[in-house]
Amino acid sequence: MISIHNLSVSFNQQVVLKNVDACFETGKVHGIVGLNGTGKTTLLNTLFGFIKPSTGEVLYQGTGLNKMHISYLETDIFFYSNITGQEYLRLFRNSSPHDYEIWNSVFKLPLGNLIEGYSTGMKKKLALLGILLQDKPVLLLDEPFNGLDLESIWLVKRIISDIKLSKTILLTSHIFETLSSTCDYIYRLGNNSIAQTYSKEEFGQLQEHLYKELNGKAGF
Ligand SMILES: Nc1ncnc2c1ncn2[C@@H]1O[C@H](COP(=O)(O)OP(=O)(O)OP(=O)(O)O)[C@@H](O)[C@H]1O
Repeated sequence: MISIHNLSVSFNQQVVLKNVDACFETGKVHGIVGLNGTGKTTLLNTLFGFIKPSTGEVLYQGTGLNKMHISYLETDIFFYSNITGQEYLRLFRNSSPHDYEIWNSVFKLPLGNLIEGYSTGMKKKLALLGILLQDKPVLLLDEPFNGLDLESIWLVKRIISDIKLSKTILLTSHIFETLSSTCDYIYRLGNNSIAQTYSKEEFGQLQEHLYKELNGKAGF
C-alpha cells in the first residue's frame, strides 16, 4: 500500500497540491482524473521523486517510497538515440520473469528497427513493454492509453488486469471509458487536492460530475 500524508507541492508561488492525504491499496488499480492543470502529473512526479514536496511524506508498505519500487511511464518518454527497440528492452531483460515476445505478438513492434523510426503509439508500446519487464511493485502510468490503437488498448487493459494483484497501480487518463473499465477506484483532483474518491459502483456519479464540471466551465 502507498500512503500519502499531508502532501503539498508548489511551483514558485503557485500551489498545485495542498495537504493531500490518500491510501492506494496493493492489488487495486487507482485512476487519477481531473481537468487540465489540476496536478495529475505533478502527483505522479512527486511520488516518483522528480519533485520534492514542500510538506508531507509518501510511504510504501510503511517505509519511504523510492525509485527502486517504481516503474514510471511518463507522458513524454525518453529514449536514447540510435538504438533499436530490442536494444532498449535488453536494458531491462535481466529482471524479467515475463516474455515480452508474447506481448509483442499483439503490439507487433519492429523491434530490430531504430526507435527514431517508430510512431508515437509505437514508442508508447515499447515503453510499456520496458515497464512490464522491470516488474516493479509500483506502476505509475501517465496516460498509458494515449496514442494506442483499439487492439493495443485492449491488450494494455488485459495486462493491467492480469498483473494487478501483486502491484499497486496508479494511472491517469482523460478517456473516461479507459478509466472506468480498468480502475477499482478513481480519485478526482480539484481545488489542489483529491476532491472525491469513487469506487466502481460510483463511477456513474463521477461521470455525471465531470460532465457538470465541463458544462459549467463552458458556460452551458
Ligand atoms: N516543473 C514545473 N514548473 C512550474 N510549474 C509547473 C511544473 N510542473 C507543473 N506545473 C504547473 O502545475 C500545474 C499542474 O500541472 P500538471 O502537469 O500536474 O497538471 P495535469 O493535471 O497533469 O494536466 P494535464 O491534464 O494537462 O496533463 C499546472 O498549472 C502547471 O503549469
